[in-house]
Amino acid sequence: MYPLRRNRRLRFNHAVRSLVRETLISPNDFIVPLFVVEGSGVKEEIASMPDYYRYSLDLLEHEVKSLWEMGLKSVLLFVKVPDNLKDNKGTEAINKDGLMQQAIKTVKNAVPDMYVMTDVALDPYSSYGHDGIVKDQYVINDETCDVLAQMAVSHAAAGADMVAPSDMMDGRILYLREALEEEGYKNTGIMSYSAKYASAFYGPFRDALDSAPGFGDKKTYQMDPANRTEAIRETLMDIDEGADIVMVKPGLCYLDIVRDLKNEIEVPISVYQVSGEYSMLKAAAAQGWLDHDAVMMEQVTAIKRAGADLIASYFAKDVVRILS
Ligand SMILES: NCC(=O)CCC(=O)O
Ligand SMILES: [Mg+2]
Repeated sequence: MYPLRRNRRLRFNHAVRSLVRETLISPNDFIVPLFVVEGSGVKEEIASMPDYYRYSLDLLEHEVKSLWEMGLKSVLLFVKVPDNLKDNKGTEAINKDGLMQQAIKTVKNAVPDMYVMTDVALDPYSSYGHDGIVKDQYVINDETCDVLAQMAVSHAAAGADMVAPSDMMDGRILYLREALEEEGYKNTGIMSYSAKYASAFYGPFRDALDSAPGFGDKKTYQMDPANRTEAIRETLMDIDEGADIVMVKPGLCYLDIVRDLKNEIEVPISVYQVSGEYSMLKAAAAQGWLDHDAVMMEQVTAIKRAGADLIASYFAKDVVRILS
């Protein structure tokens, strides 16, 4: 008796495998995170993120032009704020001439069609390194939401297409949506970090922005990695409040959550493949322990297969190089 189904027939060669491939990766899948610093002529490598850089505004301009030429159409901006501009109120976060606001204008001037997303959270601006206003060692929710809403409006005023609140305060999507509508930014979108876990994979990112918490951790606002149904609850609430895109973060360890959401909701889902995921592979590849490109493609394919519509990834340029 021969096997009733020879599934290997559809794996026989490259051509047939590509005919039946279910998950395709393209430059359209990616959002490129970019780190911006003060100064000029600065392109500095982040120590714990090999081959990833912080750019001053002049070099940011070159970088976004080159991203656009590669077919990458969306960036997510983060700024590294000098210590002397940090406080417990987010003053610099809402400065209309602040580094973020300038970075938005720089990108839009360089490549007007680039879709510009911006990080909305107080940690880079906070003297405590927390995502909101701190009182008695606790991040206070509603007062933080007020500042986040002003921050979102100031990003929209500078030209941002979409704001991306990453703070995990309760109710902040509604605060942002109302503020944007009231100020006339009806077409400014919101990508909510709706299921953001209190993860140890963010370490290198905090080096990149010098934004590590000065006391404690972020477990009173980011989600417990042990929780699954809570991610659905969080995400459904953010959709009700007006999120256009929702997010699961980090990526690889949380693909069960991505699939749960995909089965449950109809708005686009983004996944943030975070700094620790990037650095782990860079480090292993540098040792010769893993094949960088093969593992990277396998990872982004797995993220998309799980149900991601978009991937924010430090690998975006590397992936596009492989694709072309
Ligand atoms: N709010 C953005 C992040 O926290 C990024 C984390 C990472 O890349 O590790
Ligand atoms: Mg929430």
